[in-house]
Amino acid sequence: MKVLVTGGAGYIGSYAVKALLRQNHEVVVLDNLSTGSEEALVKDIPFYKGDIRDSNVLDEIFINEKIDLVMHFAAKLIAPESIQYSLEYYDNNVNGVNSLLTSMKKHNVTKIVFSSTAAVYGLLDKELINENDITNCINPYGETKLASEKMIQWSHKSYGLEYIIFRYFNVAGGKKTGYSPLNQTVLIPRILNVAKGLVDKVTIFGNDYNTIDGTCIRDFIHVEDLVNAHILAAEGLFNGTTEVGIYNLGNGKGFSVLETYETAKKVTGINIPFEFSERRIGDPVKSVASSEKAQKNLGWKPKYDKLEEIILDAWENY
Ligand SMILES: NC(=O)c1ccc[n+]([C@@H]2O[C@H](COP(=O)([O-])OP(=O)(O)OC[C@H]3O[C@@H](n4cnc5c(N)ncnc54)[C@H](O)[C@@H]3O)[C@@H](O)[C@H]2O)c1
Ligand SMILES: O=c1ccn([C@@H]2O[C@H](COP(=O)(O)OP(=O)(O)O[C@H]3O[C@H](CO)[C@@H](O)[C@H](O)[C@H]3O)[C@@H](O)[C@H]2O)c(=O)[nH]1
Repeated sequence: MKVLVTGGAGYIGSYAVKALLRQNHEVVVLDNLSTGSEEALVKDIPFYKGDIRDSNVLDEIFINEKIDLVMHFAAKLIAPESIQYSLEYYDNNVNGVNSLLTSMKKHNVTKIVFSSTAAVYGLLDKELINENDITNCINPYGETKLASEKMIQWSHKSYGLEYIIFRYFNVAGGKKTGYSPLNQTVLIPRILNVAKGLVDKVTIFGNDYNTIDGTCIRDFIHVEDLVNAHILAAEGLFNGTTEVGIYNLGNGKGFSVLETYETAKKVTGINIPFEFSERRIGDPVKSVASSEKAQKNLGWKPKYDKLEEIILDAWENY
């Protein structure tokens, strides 16, 4: 199978590229390097530096490369930033998907695996979120992914596009490529920045939520487990053994921000200072996945099911 990986110079996309190559698939990467980096690119595979909104570069790729399936990772993805820059998020993420699907249709490329997010659920007060739960986004980032999901689903009805949409929960572990450590916005790398001595203390945003210790709850999934689900989905679509649909990807266990911080202290053996501050705008209180559907329909099983292992792996790859 020949796969176009958009966003293949980013954190998750670069893991997907390596996982596809390990399974002997051919890979082509398209990335504008806005947050991705050249160091994350695998050498000796075709790389197109360009933007998913540029139909010329898409034409060039689909004509030159004879792509069977697209794994679409390229996006802007920082929830609080999306509140400040909503139009830029809509342009990059929604116009980007429109441009990609239009070009796929033009060149008769009929299969896509799409990166969506738990952010589409927004404020849902549930132990475990499943794919049929209502979507209630509380930030533009989630809205752009929900709009993209809908565009993909309508393209299935209109033109027979075959798709798997994955709603990732909080992806962690491995090496965070692209961003310099101090530009990281997500929790685990920011805690590790303090353990490394680059930053004085961890700031925990909000300790007055209605949770066990007042801090938000998240479900962390290792990046290798996540990309393995993509391989299963892509191969299933290619072989015609997997039905189109939406799938959550998470570990099904919620950890509070404070528990995550305590676990990082234990794993690194370093006494990491922290402070509480105001809530961060656009943060859902609780986000924990039921991934039963992916386990049942795709035969997927995460290998890293302990937070300690995920943080240790991030620490060892820091
Ligand atoms: N990291 C997470 O916890 C998480 C959780 C849920 C969903 N996701 C989704 O996973 C995908 C990958 O995220 P990531 O963590 O690897 O982020 P990342 O920023 O490391 O990777 C995104 C890549 O896409 C590229 N890109 C962005 N806009 C582009 C455009 N218009 N044209 C071409 N390339 C473009 C960037 O240069 C970068 O290499 C995103 O779609 C994101 O929404 C990530
Ligand atoms: O320095 C920090 C960083 C984060 N947090 C808190 O930690 C939790 C998790 O935040 P973060 O790691 O930034 O992740 P999310 O905002 O949950 O979003 C991530 O996970 C989503 C899926 O759940 C993805 O869609 C997003 O792209 C990805 O950034 C939130 O309560 C934050 O307020 C802190 O307290 N201090």
